[in-house]
Amino acid sequence: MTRPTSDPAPDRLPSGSAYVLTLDCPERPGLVHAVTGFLLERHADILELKQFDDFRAGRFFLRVHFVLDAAHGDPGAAGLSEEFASVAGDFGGTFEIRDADDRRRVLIMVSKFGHALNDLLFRARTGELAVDVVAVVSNHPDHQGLVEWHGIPFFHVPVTRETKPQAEERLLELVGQYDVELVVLARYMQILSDGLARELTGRAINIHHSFLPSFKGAKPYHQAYERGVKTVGATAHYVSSDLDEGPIISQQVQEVDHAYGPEELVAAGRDTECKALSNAVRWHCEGRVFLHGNRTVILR
Ligand SMILES: Nc1nc2c(c(=O)[nH]1)N[C@@H](CN(C=O)c1ccc(C(=O)N[C@@H](CCC(=O)O)C(=O)O)cc1)CN2
Repeated sequence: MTRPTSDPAPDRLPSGSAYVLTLDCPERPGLVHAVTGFLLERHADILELKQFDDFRAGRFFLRVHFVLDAAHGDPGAAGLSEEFASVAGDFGGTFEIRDADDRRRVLIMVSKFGHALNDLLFRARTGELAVDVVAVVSNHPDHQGLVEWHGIPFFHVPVTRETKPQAEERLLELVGQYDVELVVLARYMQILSDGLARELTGRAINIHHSFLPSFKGAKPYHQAYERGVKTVGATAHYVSSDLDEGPIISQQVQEVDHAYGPEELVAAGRDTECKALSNAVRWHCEGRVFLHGNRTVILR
């Protein structure tokens, strides 16, 4: 049984405001000391600290979840960021300090296959995914009823080769209007233009229904059937302009055998798609995923 990777439940946290500090910078001695010293000076209670030193690439990644006791002063995330900037000034990387209870605003995109959408909506509704699904966009009307049952705005934005630019413009309008922090392609079966993929770099996650890099592109389960695979899988990855080549975040697999036809492979793969995608969304929204070239570092 693996330990749950989510942050401690709020009812078990020490009193005070909780924050998450993430740091991504060139590797060198003393970084952990500098960060924990900064926190100790502020009487912070560290709940979880994860780090990865990529000595091959000379890169360092850190995520620390901590609580501040108001009795010792609590400048808030903005104040802490201002104060930490003087510490991180010579690290040469990037950092972020967020309120740990901050819920990321998520827009989900879907086409006809609704299992991943349904799974995300259920996990968000039950609180397992601490996110706010603020809108759903689809090039088909099939899932409007489900989405509106959840009380979430549904936007039918049809796409043809000729109307794709206007459709993508509408998507970006909605991203701005709803202050979206993460776009999730939950089996959205349209290829985003290079421009849109670039615009959404690091803030759009796709679920591809194969264990990449095998079977990229359309109909991966049919490709897998023709290849006679004994395992199917799913890959959640950041969207890039190179189809299904974006940095991988989470993968899941499921054993199959010779008796599975294409439709049985499709059915066997659904749960792997849902698990891989919900893991990726959770880890991204908890600030656990760091882009590292065309790979990711996941501190979980
Ligand atoms: N720029 C990107 N766009 C998308 C990516 C990506 O990685 N980069 N992932 C895909 C999802 N996908 C597989 O996971 C996928 C979706 C669609 C197609 C495809 O050939 N679509 C056709 C139209 C199909 C249809 O109308 O039913 C097309 O767009 O011409 C391949 C793979 C999401 N987008």
